[in-house]
Amino acid sequence: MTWEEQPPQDTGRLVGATAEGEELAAEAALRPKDLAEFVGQPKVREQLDLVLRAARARGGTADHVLLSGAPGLGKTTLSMIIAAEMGAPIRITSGPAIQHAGDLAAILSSLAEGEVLFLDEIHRMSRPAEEMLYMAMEDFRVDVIVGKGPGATAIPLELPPFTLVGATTRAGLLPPPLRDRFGFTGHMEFYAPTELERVIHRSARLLDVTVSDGGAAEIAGRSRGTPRIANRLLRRVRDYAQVRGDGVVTEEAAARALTVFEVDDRGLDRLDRSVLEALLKLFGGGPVGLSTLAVAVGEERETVEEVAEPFLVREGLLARTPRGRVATPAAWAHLGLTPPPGTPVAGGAQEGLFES
Ligand SMILES: Nc1ncnc2c1ncn2[C@@H]1O[C@H](COP(=O)(O)OP(=O)(O)OP(=O)(O)O)[C@@H](O)[C@H]1O
Repeated sequence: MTWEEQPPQDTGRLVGATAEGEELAAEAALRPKDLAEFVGQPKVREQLDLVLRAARARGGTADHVLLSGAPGLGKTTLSMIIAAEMGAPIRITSGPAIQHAGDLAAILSSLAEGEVLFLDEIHRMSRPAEEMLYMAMEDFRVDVIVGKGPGATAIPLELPPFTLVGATTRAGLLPPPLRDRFGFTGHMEFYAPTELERVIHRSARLLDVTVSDGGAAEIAGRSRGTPRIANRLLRRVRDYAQVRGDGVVTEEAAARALTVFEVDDRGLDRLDRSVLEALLKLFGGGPVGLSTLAVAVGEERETVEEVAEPFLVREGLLARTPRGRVATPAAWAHLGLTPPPGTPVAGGAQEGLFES
């Protein structure tokens, strides 16, 4: 994927993993400020703690850090924590915002010594900017090209040492020369329900909302392993508890609220369920082609493939096979349906399953 290709966005969904606009302001208030406050990700936290402590002890700048993982797992938060732990300022930008090498040169040349540059969606940067970044990361130097054609000249520009924190949803998309220039790569995993319960309790304290353990567990179970979604569901459940209850988020209030907002007990929303329902009820569990499935649910092919399917596959409810999409036994069970006798189901030994 190049920087100009935009994947279908899942913003606007209550269980969407991306965020924009006003929600970003709401999120800022809930960000942990240091590593000790950052919940979960024990491996990344421990590794990063070592990298940062060592850099501080040397009195130098921390190595460049690459953070890979799905949206909403805390990459931006960690980059801010890196800056805070190093006592350094932070500049935030993203790959798609850097269309020309000159845009990057302007940012790099204005960095202060030791500053953290957070580059979100680094895999979507333009190629010329990416090549400029190689030299900047390695030698703290860029060549600014002045003029065009045979008269063009490269003017070398020294940069102060800085720490680049790159974030990507897929580390595999990065060209090896870029990947190799990071001193440390942290892989962010989806969060366990108990970790999300801790995120929810922490956010509830900051929002001044009372949440019972059962309430936190109920929200955590529907949050798709993602703190961003957990925080968003907490805000909606708080609204429900405030309007229809006594303001306390109990297990029952959380379950009722999320039923009103159409997020089921496994975190599936209307789109996910309509894909599954079509697959089971119209096509007997498949196999069915992606285009046919998309027409059946009245959505774009890309929306079904990139917005709904990844979570259904991750949850083991749907499989992508060479012959089409197939429901797993868990999908029938989740919708409370019985597969007709002789239905070919994915997940069994009889299917040779691999990604198409
Ligand atoms: N480990 C965590 N502990 C507590 N809160 C967290 C944690 N990780 C993320 N959050 C919260 O989840 C929200 C989203 O986190 P963040 O913006 O860092 O995600 P991201 O991975 O950078 O997402 P994107 O890829 O969309 O930029 C923030 O409000 C943040 O406070």
